[in-house]
Amino acid sequence: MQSRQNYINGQWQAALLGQTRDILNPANGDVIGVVADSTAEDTLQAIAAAKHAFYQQGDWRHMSGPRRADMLYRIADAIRARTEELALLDCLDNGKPLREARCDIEDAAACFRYYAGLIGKPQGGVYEVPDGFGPMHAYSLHEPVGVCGLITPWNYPLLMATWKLAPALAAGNCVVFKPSELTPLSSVVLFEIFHEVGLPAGTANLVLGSGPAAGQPLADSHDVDMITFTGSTRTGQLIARAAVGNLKRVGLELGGKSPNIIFADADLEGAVEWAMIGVFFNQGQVCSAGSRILIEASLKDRFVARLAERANAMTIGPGVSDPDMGPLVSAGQLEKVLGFIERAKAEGATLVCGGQRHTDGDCARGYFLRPTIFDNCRSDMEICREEVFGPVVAIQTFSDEAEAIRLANDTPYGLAGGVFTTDGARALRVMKALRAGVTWINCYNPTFNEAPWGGYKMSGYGRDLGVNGLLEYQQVKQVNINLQPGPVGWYSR
Ligand SMILES: NC(=O)c1ccc[n+]([C@@H]2O[C@H](COP(=O)([O-])OP(=O)(O)OC[C@H]3O[C@@H](n4cnc5c(N)ncnc54)[C@H](O)[C@@H]3O)[C@@H](O)[C@H]2O)c1
Ligand SMILES: N=C(N)NCCCC=O
Ligand code: NA
Repeated sequence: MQSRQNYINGQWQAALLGQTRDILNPANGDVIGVVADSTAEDTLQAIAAAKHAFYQQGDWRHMSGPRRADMLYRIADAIRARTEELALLDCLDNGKPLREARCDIEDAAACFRYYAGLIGKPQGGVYEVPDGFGPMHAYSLHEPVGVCGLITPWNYPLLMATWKLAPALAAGNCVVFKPSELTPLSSVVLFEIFHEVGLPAGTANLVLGSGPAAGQPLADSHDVDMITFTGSTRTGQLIARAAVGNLKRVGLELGGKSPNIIFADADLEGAVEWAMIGVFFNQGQVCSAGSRILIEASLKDRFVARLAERANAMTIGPGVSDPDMGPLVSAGQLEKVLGFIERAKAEGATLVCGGQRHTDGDCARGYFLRPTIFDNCRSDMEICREEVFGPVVAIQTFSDEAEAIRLANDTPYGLAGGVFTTDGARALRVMKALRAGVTWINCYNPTFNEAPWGGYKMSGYGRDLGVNGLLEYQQVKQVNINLQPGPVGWYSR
């Protein structure tokens, strides 16, 4: 099998120490690719290339916004033209159902289009200022931050890459990108596309490898002006600490333990289906997963019975067979999630359905887990506090709005949350009371390139997507202009 390589300074190259890593299909454990397994040497070379491209060459940075936009539109078109290939790669590499993978690729293409459009819109501002030293005028100018390190997780391989690459490139930065070592295959295709459309050498560099070996140097390096990371809270803390060395800008999109609040007046069938989309989509490996269902006590029995009935009816199989759920991403992730399940049982949560591997038919060798529901959970249980990142939901009840809000916010995380009710004013009150960055009313999990995405509290800081997502990758320069050049007489009293 030909090994996929790093892309540094416009060239494909093997890892400098020659190491490679097997990439596995989680549906059966088969090797589906071999990629470069980089070390700090590779990352440092990529940083040097990006630094040279940004500070010496400057052709991307100084290219006009509309010309950069042209390039991003061509990238979007190329992604769209290769949708089936990219969807299949993410499906095989991550395990997700094919129809979900196709949505990811369409979203990724749309994200490049969105930032191509945004970079041509008015930016900055013009300010009327008091005449301090005579008549003056001020404006602000948006400029790229410089060399950006981008690190992403495995749950949405191409989409998480795009959420960072599209705005970073639109803004005129030069980047070093390190995808998750578990799911790098679609990123390699994305960089083939970058090469084909003719991004200047060194503008976008790809380094494949593990977090500690290939990712950490991006956080440590004093030649990196910004690091942006999506992944676990623990790794985010390591990155924030390392970034202190040169006070590089940091963007962190981290984990969550998000509440999905359902009032008794909600449409039952709708709430059940959205709750499933909330916590079983992508096998529950979604940072915003509605993994704590808070339900009004009077609706609980009916809701849980219906949720379990529908969860038990979900089809499970390899992502390519387009089931309702595919396998978890890796043997390690399966083991981790099974550990949470065992400890939830030991702490006294009631297992309503699932809780075990699914090994029927062609699933015997894969990392499949049945959708799992725990009832009678308490806020002090691990299953209500820690992010599981699997198809596992914890159910708690509340008796009034105040208790629902208190339980919802009783978490160190603050990424997301949902509320289901037919009382419009209550929906808005509860949504406003949530200490979370992404919220849903009478739905759960859909998100759009146009709107900012990110967390409160230990779910991180900064925002991906929307206008905010572009600002992340820009410095703002204040420009003060003297409208009457010449001496002001300050020292000639
Ligand atoms: N908030 C969001 O937008 C969002 C989106 C997707 C996933 N997530 C979170 O991601 C986590 C799951 O992903 P994961 O298991 O890949 O997370 P992870 O933190 O283990 O890894 C994420 C990335 O960081 C790299 N990494 C690991 N250690 C590193 C280090 N010391 N220095 C630099 N890079 C390092 C990994 O190689 C990978 O590329 C979950 O906690 C989930 O909530 C958050
Ligand atoms: N609905 C979508 N695409 N969600 C992406 C969530 C990314 C975080 O895991
Ligand atoms: Na994989």
